[in-house]
Amino acid sequence: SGKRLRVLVDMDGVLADFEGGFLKKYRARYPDEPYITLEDRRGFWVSTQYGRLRSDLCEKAISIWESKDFFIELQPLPGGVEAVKEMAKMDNTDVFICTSPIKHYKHCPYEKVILTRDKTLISGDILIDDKPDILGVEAEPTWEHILFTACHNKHLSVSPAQRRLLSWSDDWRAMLDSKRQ
Ligand SMILES: Cc1cn([C@H]2C=C[C@@H](COP(=O)(O)O)O2)c(=O)[nH]c1=O
Repeated sequence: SGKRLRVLVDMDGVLADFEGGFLKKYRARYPDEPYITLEDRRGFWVSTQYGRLRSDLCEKAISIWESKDFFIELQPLPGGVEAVKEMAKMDNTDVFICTSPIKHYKHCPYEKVILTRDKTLISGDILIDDKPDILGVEAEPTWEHILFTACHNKHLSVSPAQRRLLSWSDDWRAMLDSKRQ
């Protein structure tokens, strides 16, 4: 009766291509404004980097993902939905999509979506998330945060203890198995 493994998977930047979708819609809406290429993205907060480029671009950036249908129209990142479906079928494994309060997939194929502003409150064994710092009221969350590599964090030097999942082509099954009892 081995303990069931609980996997929490972030949505934006892990299953949905937030960065690509943002840049496409930003350039379409503001064709004459300066923009930041995906290669030049640094830091999780798109709004912050655009604000540094020019102060008014911060709110212009925010207006993109606050616009109707932004999230629903995001493209999936390669292999993400397939990986989550496979996890859901694994013995002794529960998987939940864990995302911050935003409009999420209208056609979300899973009823198991946890919406929270504070992921430290959610208990689990693994959290796969592209945000480098997952902070909240709980100083010692139950999960191990596996950093999902994204354009904005690929150049970030993280502590050796912090494991990275380079993409869904990386060996996520071995990551899960390393947490099983
Ligand atoms: C990049 C970025 C994202 N967001 C919002 C929009 C979607 C959510 C994603 O939060 P997550 O669940 O990935 O931690 O944060 C922002 O509010 N500002 C930003 O600069």
